[in-house]
This record gives sequence, C-alpha cells and structure tokens, in this order.
Amino acid sequence: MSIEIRHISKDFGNFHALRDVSLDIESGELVALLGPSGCGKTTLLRIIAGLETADQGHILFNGQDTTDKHVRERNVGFVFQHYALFRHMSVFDNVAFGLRMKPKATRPSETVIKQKVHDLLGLVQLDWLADRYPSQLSGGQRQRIALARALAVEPQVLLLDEPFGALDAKVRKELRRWLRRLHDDLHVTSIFVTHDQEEALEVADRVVLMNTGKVEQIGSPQEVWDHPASPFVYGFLGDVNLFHGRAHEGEMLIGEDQQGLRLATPEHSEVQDSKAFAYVRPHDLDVQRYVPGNFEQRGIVAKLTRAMVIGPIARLELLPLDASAAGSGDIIEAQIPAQHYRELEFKEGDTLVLTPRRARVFVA
Ligand SMILES: Nc1ncnc2c1ncn2[C@@H]1O[C@H](COP(=O)(O)OP(=O)(O)OP(=O)(O)O)[C@@H](O)[C@H]1O
Repeated sequence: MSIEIRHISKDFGNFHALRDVSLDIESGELVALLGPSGCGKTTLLRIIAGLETADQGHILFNGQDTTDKHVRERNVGFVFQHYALFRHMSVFDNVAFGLRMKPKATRPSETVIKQKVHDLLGLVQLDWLADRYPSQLSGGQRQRIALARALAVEPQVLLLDEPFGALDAKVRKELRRWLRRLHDDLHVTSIFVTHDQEEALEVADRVVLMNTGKVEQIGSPQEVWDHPASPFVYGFLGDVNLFHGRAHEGEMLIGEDQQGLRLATPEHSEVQDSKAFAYVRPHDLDVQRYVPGNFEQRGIVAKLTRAMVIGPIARLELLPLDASAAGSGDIIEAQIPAQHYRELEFKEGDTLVLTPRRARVFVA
C-alpha cells in the first residue's frame, strides 16, 4: 500500500503542530520519522492512522483519499512505546484478539486462528511463550508480542510509535535489527517514529527529518548523513562542531589572526563578506601540536582540556584560544585513532591546532 501525505497542517489552539507536511511513501517501504521531542512526529502518525484529523490536507492510501475512512477501515496495525498488551490475557489470546473481534462474516474459525497465532508467534520467535501472561515477559518480548498482535489482522500499513523507546540500549539494538529482518520478509509498508538518529539510520529505507512541525529533509540514511540539507539536520544527526566566521567569494575565514583558517567553499562563490557557519564532525578534524610563529600551520588553535581513550578511539575536548572561532565557551570535540593519540604524546593542557578535513558551510 502506498501512502501520499498531501499538505497536512494541524494546530492545537495557537500551536502549529504540523505545517504543510507533504511526503510520498512507496508500497513496501520502511520509513522513519525522526526529530526532536515535540516536532510533530506522533501527530503525523496519528493522522495517517485516522486517530486524529488534520486541519488541512489529505492522506491517500493507494491513491484513494482516506479523509472519510474510519480508523477501523484503514487496515492499519499499530505498535506503541508503552505496549498495551491486555494484562489479563495470555500471549496467545492477545495475538488472537484482533482476529476474534472481526465481524462474524470475515472471522476465521478457531482452528484457523490457532494456526495463525502460532505462525505469528513463530515469526517473532516467541512461540514458546504462548501460555504466559504479559507480566511474565521481558520488555523486549512484550514489544515483539505487540508486533505479532498488530500483524495478526494482516494490516496493509504498520505504524510504530517509538516501539523500542522504553527498552535498554542493548535490547533496542537487537530489536531494531530484528525489525529490519522482519520487514524484509513481510514488506508491509511501515512508518516508525523515533527520536534516536542511530535507530532511524540503521533500520529505515528512508528517513524523514522533522523539526517544529515541518519536514527538513527526506532521503536515504546515506543521503541525509552525507548531505544534510540544513544546519538543523547537521546538528541533529550525530555530534558536530560549529565554527563561526565570514564567507567571501568562495572562501570562509575562521579566526582573526594570520594563522586563521581558510576553508574553500566554492558553493558560496557569489557571497560577499557574509556571516557563515562551518559544521565539522569530530572525526573530520585533524589535530597537530601547535608551533608558535609557524605561519604555514593554519588552523584553529585550542587547548586540550580533556582526553578519553575509549577502545580504538581517542576523544579530545578542546577549548579554542580565539573565542570568536567557536561559540564562546564552547568545547570543540575531536576524535582520532587511539593509536595516533598515543604516538603524538598529547597531554592535557597542550596547545594544539585543528584543521577540518571536511566541513559543511552555511551562510547566514
Ligand atoms: N492533543 C493535544 N493538545 C494540545 N497539544 C498537543 C496535543 N497533541 C500534541 N500536542 C503538541 O503538539 C506538539 C507535537 O506533538 P507530538 O506528540 O506530535 O510530538 P513528537 O514529535 O511525537 O514528540 P515526542 O518525541 O516527544 O513524542 C507538542 O508540542 C505537543 O505538546
């Protein structure tokens, strides 16, 4: 089932929860809605489900407008963060629930239901728990049962709202791999909401980045990571350092003195002396020892305030000596291979020079 989201807007009182959101989801795709808390992800999911109505715009399923379609007629399966399994029902009865609630004319026989529930429990690899009650399951097991229950009625669309949000990091990681494999087997058009960028990038075919009720960027995980469309996306997807400076005719200057850094920004060759921001990932910073008076050595001069070696990576925290380069008081973070860090023999308190290998410049 394909889903077209056309110019959806939604206000709650004076608050604009969604502003003119448009998005096409292909049949069989797994799409992540990613963004900070309060950006409108859940509201959009609820509108797609029919649990909430939009003030403006339309949702089309397979080209058909769903505006007048009740949630029950949309053939949508849900899984929420706070798994709403029925506590007084066994796992088997929870999964069978949707099938038993079908109108008599379309309700399968108990024999068929039994087979189907066992197949679904097999699919989520928990057949052995059929007789247990929700309170006797781990959080991860409950979410897998919730998914089996959502799939029982053969939805054409699966909507997942922070399905693994309440679980610990290790279980989340296992479950997201498992969700991806399950999706590859079933190909149900699926949308899941998350504020965890790693989860979105790892699981989804495409990621929709949202901020303050608007779509900032839509693309494959690789596209949004490699080519963030806006400063917001750059900052939201992973750690990033922000440097301030000025752009002029295809070059950005960071820092004032002769050893200031010049970054080539051919994409801004038309710009005349404008305020600019450079975004640089910690692993894209080269770090060398500072040599006073060496004018060949251009870069951001900073003091090493803290160094942590975590496995193969050394994480360095640095304070720029020229506060105008970064936001005042802002720590710069660099990541270099631990081996390299040991060879350089840096110590906390050393003055170092940072040069970005890769930067993305936005002009104000
Ligand atoms: N029924 C409601 N009445 C008033 N305001 C609401 C209602 N539902 C949501 N909002 C507001 O709309 C905004 C978007 O909410 P939404 O739940 O869609 O955000 P979200 O991106 O899913 O956030 P989170 O990740 O925290 O769940 C929030 O500021 C929220 O307070």
